[in-house]
Amino acid sequence: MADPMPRVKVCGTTSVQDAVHAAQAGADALGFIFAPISKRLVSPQVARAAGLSVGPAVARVGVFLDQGLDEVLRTAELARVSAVQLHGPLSEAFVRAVANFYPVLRVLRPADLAAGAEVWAGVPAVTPMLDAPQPGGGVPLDWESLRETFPPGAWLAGGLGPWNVAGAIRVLRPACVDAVSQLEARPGVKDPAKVTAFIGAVRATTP
Ligand SMILES: O=C(O)c1ccccc1N[C@@H]1O[C@H](COP(=O)(O)O)[C@@H](O)[C@H]1O
Repeated sequence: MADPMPRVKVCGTTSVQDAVHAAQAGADALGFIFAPISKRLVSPQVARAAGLSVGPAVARVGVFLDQGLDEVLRTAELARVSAVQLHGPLSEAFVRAVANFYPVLRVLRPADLAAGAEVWAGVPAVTPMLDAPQPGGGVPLDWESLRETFPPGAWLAGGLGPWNVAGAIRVLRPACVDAVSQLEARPGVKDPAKVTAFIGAVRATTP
């Protein structure tokens, strides 16, 4: 059977306006970054307003980097996200604790796969996502080198944009593609034409 079309996550959303445009362009998920170091940091209140403005068909993902359990759960609740994305060197116990409350995207790097990290096969509440070593850095991965180790059903991020996403889909067949840097006019502000082009490029690609 043919692979289904990958879904699309537009990450780093910081306003109602950008959320509404991404949803109208066909995004399946929006990402809201709550890591204090991020240039796309958004408050839970703005994330909640943006997420509620797009209706129930669009997933709302809260993104965290090496933050404590209380902070993750409290922020996720305030922002009314529907899933949580976890970056950083976290224990399996921590990931499972968050997964008791929200579907989790557990971010792995190529080095984690090479080292035999847990890829959460058979754990429905946790989906692996592959990203570059520097999250939000806009640097693409070497997809060819990951053909053998990319987990089935995983999501893919790392330097994706309208110009290269078709290649990534054809090589790795991810369940969802996710982008930030290549879709911005400046950090934290989307370029609507790039968002539209990104989603269009995904829809035009046969896996
Ligand atoms: O973008 C950020 O600033 C960020 C900060 C902390 C954790 C994650 C962050 N972004 C994530 O990076 C990937 C893809 O980024 P890019 O397309 O390579 O720029 C995506 O999963 C974001 O959620």
